[in-house]
Amino acid sequence: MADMAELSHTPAAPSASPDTLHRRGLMFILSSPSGAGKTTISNMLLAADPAIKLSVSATTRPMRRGEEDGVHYHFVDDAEFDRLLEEDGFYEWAHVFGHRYGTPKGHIRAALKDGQDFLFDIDWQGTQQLYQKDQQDVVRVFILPPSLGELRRRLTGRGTDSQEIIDARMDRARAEISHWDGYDYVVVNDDVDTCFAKVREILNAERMKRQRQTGLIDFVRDLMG
Ligand SMILES: Nc1ncnc2c1ncn2[C@@H]1O[C@H](COP(=O)(O)OP(=O)(O)OP(=O)(O)O)[C@@H](O)[C@H]1O
Ligand SMILES: Nc1nc2c(ncn2[C@@H]2O[C@H](COP(=O)(O)O)[C@@H](O)[C@H]2O)c(=O)[nH]1
Repeated sequence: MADMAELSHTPAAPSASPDTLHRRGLMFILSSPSGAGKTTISNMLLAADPAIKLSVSATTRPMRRGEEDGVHYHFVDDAEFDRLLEEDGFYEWAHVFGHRYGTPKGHIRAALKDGQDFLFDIDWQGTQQLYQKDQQDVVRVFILPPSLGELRRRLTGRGTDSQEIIDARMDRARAEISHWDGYDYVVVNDDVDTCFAKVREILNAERMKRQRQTGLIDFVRDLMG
């Protein structure tokens, strides 16, 4: 049993407790040359981790087989994209492979404050725009293919694009890879499970970063007495 001398030194109950610790959500960006596997890794992440939500982009490109409007993209025509642009409805947008793609503003900012994490499957132009707007919340991950030969095999094997489109995407691959150093992390997608495990580790480590923890200063102050 503790004696009276010990009890008299027991610190007052802290007003900040582990329950008062919250964190801001983060904007987790996956980019890669087309076909390197970011959609595959994104889908694995979304299936494994219900705490992260996909930011569904708007695009003027035609829907592919297996895609669903509102799930994979908001498929819009040029007039609708123009309308969204006019009303300042995008966080970022870019021309990619002859079509326009953009991240709708929606409720992202308010949800980040409430701790919601978002996953972005966007290109390097969009990544730069998001980073310029919101450095503290953005985590940038670039996925590389193991080789350009394997990249072509994946684009062909996917079976969603014509030879002409595959050639255009291969032509762009080098230019896209040249932006690798604008990212916080670079992961090679050779074996898909290994790549996914690495991406998941990055996400989990980033969630624990000190600067994302609101209430931490008060908690530490109370802890120290
Ligand atoms: N590690 C891997 N090994 C073999 N095949 C893979 C691997 N990762 C992905 N793939 C396959 O490669 C193809 C392209 O992958 P995915 O569609 O995910 O690429 P992407 O980077 O999202 O392309 P895009 O930018 O055009 O949407 C798919 O058929 C996918 O199943
Ligand atoms: N800057 C943005 N890029 C985007 C967005 N949504 C998707 N993308 C990128 O476009 C290419 C092609 O995608 P695909 O689905 O047609 O193969 C790919 O690099 C995507 O990451 C966006 O909202 N903004």
